[in-house]
Amino acid sequence: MEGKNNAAEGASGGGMIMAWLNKHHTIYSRATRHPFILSTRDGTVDLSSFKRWLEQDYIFVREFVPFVASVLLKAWRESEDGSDMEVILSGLASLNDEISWFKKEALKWGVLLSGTSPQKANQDYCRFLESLMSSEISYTVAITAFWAIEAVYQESFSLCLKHGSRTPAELMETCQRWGSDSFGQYCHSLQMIANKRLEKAPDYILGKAEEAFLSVLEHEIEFWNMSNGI
Ligand SMILES: Cc1ncc(CO)c(N)n1
Repeated sequence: MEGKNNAAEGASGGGMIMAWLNKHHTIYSRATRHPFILSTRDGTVDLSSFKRWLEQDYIFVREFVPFVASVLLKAWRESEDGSDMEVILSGLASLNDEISWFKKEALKWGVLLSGTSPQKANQDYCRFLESLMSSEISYTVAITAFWAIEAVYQESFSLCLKHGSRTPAELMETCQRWGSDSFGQYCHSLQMIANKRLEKAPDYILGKAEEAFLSVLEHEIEFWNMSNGI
């Protein structure tokens, strides 16, 4: 049970997620400091890349809605802590406003959202989301993936808001949407819920949750690559 003890020891200093962020810092950095984000921060991002990201992320967010609803359902079924549901419900509710924001932003850039189709990295990511919606997937695994998906965007776009960044003014609203402190608070709430579940999880669930965390990071990297036309 050496592995369990090590993981448990890692968990004591800030939760299992902190231990995984340390253990997987390289891939986490590739997901949260991608060239697409660094070029946005440096003001050198190619606007055609940004427009491709906008169009594809709109498709992703529409697929994200039923995924978040499935996490809410799992929370209702498996969590005795009613406050979990309220945090997840607030996340679900914000997606309503998010979809309206995408439509407005697309108009601003002359991006036609209707009639666009998901590129391969997006299709793969949405298929992964659908796999997590299965009733076979535990609430603990689903909430860990949900936290990871939101946290990658929060870390990424907050880079573009830091002092000294040269983010173009016309991209600031996008960066504030996910990079803001309030979105950061929301991500922290999700992280607390996930840690609470992981502390009590048996080894096989811990393994599946860690795999889901790593899959999210891989899909996020491919999504940024797709946005950059790679
Ligand atoms: C691809 C992707 N990952 C995460 C988020 C955050 O919700 C998003 N909008 N799109």
